Amino acid sequence: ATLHRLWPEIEKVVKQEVAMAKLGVGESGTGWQLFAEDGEMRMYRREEEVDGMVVDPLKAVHVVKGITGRELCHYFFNPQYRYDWETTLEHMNVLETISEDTLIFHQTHKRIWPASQRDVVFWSHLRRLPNDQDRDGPDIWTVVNNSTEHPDHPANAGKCVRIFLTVCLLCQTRVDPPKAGAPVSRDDITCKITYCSVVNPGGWAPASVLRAVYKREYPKFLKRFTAYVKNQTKDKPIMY
Ligand SMILES: CCCCCc1ccc(-c2ccc(S(=O)(=O)CCO)cc2)cc1CCc1ccccn1
Repeated sequence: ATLHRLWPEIEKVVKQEVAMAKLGVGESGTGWQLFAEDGEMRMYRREEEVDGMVVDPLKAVHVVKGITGRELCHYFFNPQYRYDWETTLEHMNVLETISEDTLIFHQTHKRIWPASQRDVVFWSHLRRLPNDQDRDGPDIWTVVNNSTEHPDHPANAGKCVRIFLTVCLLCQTRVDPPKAGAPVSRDDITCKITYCSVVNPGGWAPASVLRAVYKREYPKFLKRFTAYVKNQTKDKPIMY
């Protein structure tokens, strides 16, 4: 995939997004506003507008037991599972398989009244990263999704308003050593998840509608997705 036209952009965006995801939400002064909490899940946003449109950056942090970062990224990246966990998805299509870890998607999302229906074209890249905190710990895994153009789906050519997004799912796994001699079980595994997204809704949509949609949909998405991966992996060997 290093020879593909998108490779330089993918390298640049993945490095930027991973660096951003690793930054904590810091003290409350850094502009991140906690807007949803559920158990270990904390969702933050910054209120930002571009040309009068809400483009609030979102950062969610979550800690889940019993699954690894590789397993989370596997179920997030692979198209065959997406309809199982992405509730707002109406249609998904893989436009191009650049390599086994890089795909280009077209997706239409269900219309959310009163806004018009949205679609998105993005490249999606799955990447394993060395664990810079704990050298002999499991690797860090990430999936970065970033809007791109594709000749088969020009923006705003059909009924949907094209949205533009950058998304990063970053997963750091920790294994707490079991009693001497005992094999590692899923009870010994914890995964720290950081999910960052910036979505430009494309055409105009009322700020109140957009903020209500995100407040409702993002917590639902992260809870549903992590529960889905726990259920899919509970009786399978651990994938690190
Ligand atoms: C008037 C509504 C306009 C925006 C609607 C919108 C925008 C973006 C997206 C979305 C969000 C996450 C991704 S992803 O992380 O890449 C995973 C692959 O699907 C891709 C698309 C979706 C939706 C529809 C509503 C909505 C908002 C959040 C979360 C879920 N659904």
